[in-house]
Amino acid sequence: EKTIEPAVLVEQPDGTTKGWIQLCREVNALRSNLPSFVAKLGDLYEARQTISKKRRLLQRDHNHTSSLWQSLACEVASPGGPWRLKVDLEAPKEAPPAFRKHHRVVLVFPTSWPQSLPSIRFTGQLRSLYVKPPDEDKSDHVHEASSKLLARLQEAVGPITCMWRQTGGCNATGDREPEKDRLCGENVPLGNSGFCDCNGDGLMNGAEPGYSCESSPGSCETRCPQEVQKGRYDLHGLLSQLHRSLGGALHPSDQTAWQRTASTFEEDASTVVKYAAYGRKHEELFWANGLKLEDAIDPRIFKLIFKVFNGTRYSRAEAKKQLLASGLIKEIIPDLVFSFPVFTLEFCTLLMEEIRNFYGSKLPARRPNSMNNYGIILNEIGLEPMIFDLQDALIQPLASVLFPLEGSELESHHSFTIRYKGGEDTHLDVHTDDSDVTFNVNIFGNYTGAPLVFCGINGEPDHRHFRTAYQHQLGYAIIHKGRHRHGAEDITGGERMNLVVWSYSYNYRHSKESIKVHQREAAKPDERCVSYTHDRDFGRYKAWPEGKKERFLGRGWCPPRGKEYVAWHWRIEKRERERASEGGREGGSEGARELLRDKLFHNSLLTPS
Ligand SMILES: O=C(O)CCC(=O)C(=O)O
Ligand SMILES: [Fe+2]
Repeated sequence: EKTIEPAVLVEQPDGTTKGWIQLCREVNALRSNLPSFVAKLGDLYEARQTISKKRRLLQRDHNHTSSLWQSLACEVASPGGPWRLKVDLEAPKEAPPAFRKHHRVVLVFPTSWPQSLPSIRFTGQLRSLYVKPPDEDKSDHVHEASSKLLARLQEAVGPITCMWRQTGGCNATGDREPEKDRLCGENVPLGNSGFCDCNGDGLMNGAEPGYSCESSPGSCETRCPQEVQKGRYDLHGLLSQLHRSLGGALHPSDQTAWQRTASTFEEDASTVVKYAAYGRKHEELFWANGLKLEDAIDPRIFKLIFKVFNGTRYSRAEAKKQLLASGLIKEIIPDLVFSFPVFTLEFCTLLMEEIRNFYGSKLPARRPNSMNNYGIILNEIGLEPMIFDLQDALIQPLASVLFPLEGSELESHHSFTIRYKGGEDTHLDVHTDDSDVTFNVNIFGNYTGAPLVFCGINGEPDHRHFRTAYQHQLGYAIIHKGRHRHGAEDITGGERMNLVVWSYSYNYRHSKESIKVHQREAAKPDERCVSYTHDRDFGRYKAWPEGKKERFLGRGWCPPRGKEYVAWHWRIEKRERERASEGGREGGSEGARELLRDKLFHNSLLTPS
């Protein structure tokens, strides 16, 4: 097979096709004989979304349901690039303890593959000489390949120099005379027969030109397309190197620096290592492919996803229609919040056993977000692979159809449990998530109260307007955009535990579409939608809960200055009430009233209430 490919490469003028065929065959070859360093090999697929030079997101809506589960026949289809592949790599046996886990890597291949490297992003917890620290601004938990890694990968491939291959008998296809081969740039005098071996594989194939004694190429360099003279990557080799990079230095001169970053990672991941030593309850959850989908996922939703995403190519709109028509996925707020059964009761129990086992270890766990003190960050106890399994099987397909902008290409996640209980945290103040798509499932419930309130989308004129209150159900999930304002109200009895997965899209976070533009609030905010943690004007609308004023007054940021609701002020409200009771007397023009309101509003801003 190896000898066929160069022919295809040289013959096909269209770079997209040749790159695709090459890559697709490589993925199939890998799948049919999975190397020991690959723990989980995702599907190769055409990007559902790309990002333009001007950082705009471009959607491709024809391919949202194709090849999420299946691989395409390489020669039948020639999908447009870039192509995407997710792989979980093992770490080498000799790797330091913190590295001994499955490492998710996202590869995005350009159409110039195999001449160019794909983008390489490690999306699990990792710190190493070979990855950049996550971008603070983006906070997407993504570790891009460092320039050191790229340099090492390039070195390893090296340039293939094309060659003049000499043949006998003044015949280009005559017997080979290897001792008379010449370098690519060398001049070939008349009187020699042979061919320009552009791809360096020793064979005359594809469009490689042959010469009898009466003609000469000059030098082969002038006869071979530039791109085939350069080095070519191969997927197996690339993954094997990435695997090695997870256990130590790729080059002796990187040794010291590698050790230094590795010891920092050992500190970051110390809870994972300690918890493994203490004893995990359900070991399989800590490894890729460990989540037994048939047992863990509600069979009805499992079947539905299989039906919609594994077979017919539906448009995105059609896929969404089918999901909703099933009656299993309910639209809690049209286009914005969806709910569906997800975990079996057995799996909820199993998960709770693991969480309680961790509590039992008394190991320190960081708080999941700035507002809850009793949850656990799951990635920091080692459950990252379980969440990737869940993201692959469920969150990604659903999000790509329900939230195409934010959810077409999810790569990383921040996942945690959150607990409400009398005497501990009893609620979660209204907020937006630092996620692109949030998946939230109730895994333990023996409680009353604690509804999840939804308001509007952050930055929109109605972002502090009450939309609905959702009551969780054991094993059921809701999925919504991170930008959707929400909060959990007081629990009135018992205990509630939820698993929350914040998924991130690298594309979205790097696009203009993710830039928040606040519009002016259109109406007076609802009491249930103001936040003592985030809102500057909280006290204007709601009495401060006990102890919160001292802590949060003056610290809010939302809405940004000048974007608050302008048409409300207590003096105006009082006057309007009076006017209403006077009975229908007209009070000046709408414009004049608006002016007065603005003035009053800006005065009131100077002294936060
Ligand atoms: O308790 C809930 O259902 C909401 C949790 C939540 O919004 C969060 O953790 O970000
Ligand atoms: Fe939230």
